[in-house]
Amino acid sequence: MSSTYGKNIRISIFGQSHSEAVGVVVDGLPSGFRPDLDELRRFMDRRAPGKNSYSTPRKEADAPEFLSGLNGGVTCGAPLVALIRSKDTRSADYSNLKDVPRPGHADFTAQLKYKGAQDVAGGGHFSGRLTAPLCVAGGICLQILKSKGIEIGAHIASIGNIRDVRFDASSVGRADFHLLRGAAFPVLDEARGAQMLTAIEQARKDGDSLGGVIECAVTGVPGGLGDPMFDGMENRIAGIVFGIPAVKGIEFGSGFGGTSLRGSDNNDSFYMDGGRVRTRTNNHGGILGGITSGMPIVFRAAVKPTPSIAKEQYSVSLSGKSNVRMTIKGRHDPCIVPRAVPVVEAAAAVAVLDALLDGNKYQ
Ligand SMILES: Cc1cc2nc3c(=O)[nH]c(=O)nc-3n(C[C@H](O)[C@H](O)[C@H](O)COP(=O)(O)O)c2cc1C
Ligand SMILES: C=C(O[C@@H]1CC(C(=O)O)=C[C@@H](OP(=O)(O)O)[C@H]1O)C(=O)O
Repeated sequence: MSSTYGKNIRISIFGQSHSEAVGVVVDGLPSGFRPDLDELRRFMDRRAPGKNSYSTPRKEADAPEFLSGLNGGVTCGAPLVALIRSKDTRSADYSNLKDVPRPGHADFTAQLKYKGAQDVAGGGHFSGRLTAPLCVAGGICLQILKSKGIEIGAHIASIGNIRDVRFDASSVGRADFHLLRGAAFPVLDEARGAQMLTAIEQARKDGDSLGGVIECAVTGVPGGLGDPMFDGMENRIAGIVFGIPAVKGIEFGSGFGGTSLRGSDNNDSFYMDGGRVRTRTNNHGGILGGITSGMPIVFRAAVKPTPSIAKEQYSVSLSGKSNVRMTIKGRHDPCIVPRAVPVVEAAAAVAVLDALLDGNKYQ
């Protein structure tokens, strides 16, 4: 399984949803940095399961244990290893899923590839649980970036067909991020947020689920990061964001919407701001030719509706070679989006710090 990412910072994520622990090895972190472990816990809590009605009822503390990589609380150059133990597993809910795969989950494709050897319990290595260790790695990268004046924030841009207002891509910044980080349900327009919560609750009561979009911005990014063609900043961010289970699309700047504009509207005019070149609008989402322009990086990730729903569905029995009806047992998120917001921030942080460490751009 390819569960590693990065060139300069290499993260490797291990574990299955119901194994004793999940965790991450992070190699290449700059030495001499003291992560604020209380801040990291608050960050992890934004993702942790079991905290509210729009989350899976599975309760996990998501408390990372650091086995190595810190010396006196400071990154020491050795690979950082963090373990998150799992306690609240109920593997019996998954006993029949090797034979009758869930529509929309990875049970069927895992069977094709691993021929019965796969761990299906809790979604195994495909589970959203694996985003807990991603948040450990990304949470530390976020803190390192913040010390360099680079900040990252994300919000729920839509749930189903209810939309939040978008970031102002050219002026998004600290004030927006501060507001969102403190919010249990991170939206810019609270009235829209209330509608979204009602829609999630209705889907849950119907035994169904909802998807949505997460918008993320990175500010303070120096211009000149990234490369052309296959190693651009879009490629690098997309590579890690697609590692988040249930993410099915990503767009940068004006994205798909830009296709209905004329060039004269989609182009961002340059202007001098003091001694600095800026753009008046930010349809390019901070990236041109794979290389950062110095404007905020803005992207949106599409998250599909949770595949495991309580409603009866159609599947097949692989052993019986027959069509069957199935009802999924277990505890599932009626909507993945709210818990995935910090995960998208974490993924962006790893990608940006990794790019910052190219050449000698990190000082
Ligand atoms: C934070 C998070 C929580 C998730 N919770 C669930 C869940 O409760 N039930 C479920 O079926 N899928 C859940 N997923 C999504 C599945 O893991 C994912 O759809 C599955 O592995 C198949 O991968 P794919 O959708 O990327 O193709 C979650 C994903 C994330 C990121
Ligand atoms: C445990 C987490 O989310 C899990 C992600 C998940 C899936 O299929 O992705 C399925 C559920 O697993 P279980 O059936 O064991 O409760 C979620 O609870 C987590 O995010 O920490």
